[in-house]
Amino acid sequence: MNHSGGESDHNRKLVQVTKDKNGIDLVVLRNPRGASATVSLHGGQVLSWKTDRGEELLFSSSKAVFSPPKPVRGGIPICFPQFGNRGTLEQHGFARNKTWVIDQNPPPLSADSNGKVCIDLLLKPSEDDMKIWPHSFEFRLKVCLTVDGRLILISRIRNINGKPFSFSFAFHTYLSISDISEVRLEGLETLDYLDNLCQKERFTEQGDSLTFESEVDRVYLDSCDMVAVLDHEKKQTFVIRKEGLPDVVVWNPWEKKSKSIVDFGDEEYKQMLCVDGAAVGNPITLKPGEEWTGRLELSIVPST
Ligand SMILES: O=P(O)(O)OC[C@H]1O[C@H](O)[C@H](O)[C@@H](O)[C@@H]1O
Repeated sequence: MNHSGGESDHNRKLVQVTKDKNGIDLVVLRNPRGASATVSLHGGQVLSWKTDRGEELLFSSSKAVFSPPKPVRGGIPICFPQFGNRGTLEQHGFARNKTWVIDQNPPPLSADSNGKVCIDLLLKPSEDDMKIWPHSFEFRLKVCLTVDGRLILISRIRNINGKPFSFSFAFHTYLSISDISEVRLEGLETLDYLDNLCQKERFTEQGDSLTFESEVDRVYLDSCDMVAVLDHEKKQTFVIRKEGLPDVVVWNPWEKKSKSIVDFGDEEYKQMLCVDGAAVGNPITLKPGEEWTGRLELSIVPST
């Protein structure tokens, strides 16, 4: 296995493959200070990201189901090749419901492995996938934990088809927060967004920063490459950096909608906010042989 953090025994201990209670492979990354990240091969989905004090930073529903054919409610589901219902495929595309494999020999990525503990996963379309989305691709996902506890996800999608294809994409990131009334989202001021609650109509953000008092389901277009989620109660800020991902999806189902989602626990909507690095309003088109890279980096910093 290529651990990308070096081949020493020390680094091997930092990447462990175990099985969950359904027999699905889980990859646990640990940094030398004790922070960790867990990635399931079901969906290639990051399920957990913890600080060196063991504090969980990603939300997972108490009612989450961790086995196919359902995607897991929480962590960082991968929406590909379709986001939401914007196309003919199942909601959010098929990638989050597929079994990924560990990529033993990934093509190198420039300057992205030093000092990190990483795992490389691979998804290729099955014959059934090709029937509903007839485009051959290789999807490589690299998940890394840095020495200072940052979580980095890098998606590389290559067109190995004879013809161009287009797709939309999101790292559907469920952040764990103290309470939705305590958070503020900065970095989306003055941007245009598509509002899923108004038939995807386009509006312009007017506020200085976003606070939340009701359901929100928006795609902010062409955002800058950094947004921040300030959690006043935890006195902690999530910093979200992205590259190759033009849009930001913001979602919280609020009370009424969350009650109709079977794998959402009571009142749990208060403890989560999805803030995704995405290419949704700006889908990606790849010509034969071309590759697209999307990078998401999550970190936390103390705040007042
Ligand atoms: O329930 P899921 O299929 O996981 O989707 C959860 C949510 O994902 C995105 O945020 C969409 O914009 C929402 O409309 C959707 O409700």
